[in-house]
Amino acid sequence: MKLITSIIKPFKLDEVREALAEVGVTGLTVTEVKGFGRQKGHTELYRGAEYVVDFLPKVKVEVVVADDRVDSAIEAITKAARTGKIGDGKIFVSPIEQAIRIRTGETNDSAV
Ligand SMILES: Nc1ncnc2c1ncn2[C@@H]1O[C@H](COP(=O)(O)OP(=O)(O)OP(=O)(O)O)[C@@H](O)[C@H]1O
Repeated sequence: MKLITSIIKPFKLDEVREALAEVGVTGLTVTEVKGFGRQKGHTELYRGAEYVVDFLPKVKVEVVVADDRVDSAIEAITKAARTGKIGDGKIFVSPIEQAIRIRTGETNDSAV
């Protein structure tokens, strides 16, 4: 299993959620975060307003998937989140050692 952590533009959240659902993802966690990338010191459009970049509002999407779903999930996120403009975000992939569904006790691939 892998944890796919995506930092995306907030207005892309619905599209990313739908794209992930289409490739079989049944659960994810979303957090409102702030951050900056290489565009620091430049400006970025956010909801029609131009910001001098300090920390910009972003959304962090965390999804744990079985290894054989990693590529399709990354492709879905990339396609849905891309605008082609600066600040589209990043995807980080890291290993997950165990997953447990609390209600049933199912583990690992069966639990995600
Ligand atoms: N190295 C990093 N570590 C942790 N978070 C990061 C890192 N780089 C970017 N982020 C997070 O991702 C968000 C979006 O990054 P962003 O798309 O601006 O990166 P970038 O490398 O400048 O790409 P671009 O050239 O497309 O703007 C940032 O606001 C920050 O929250």
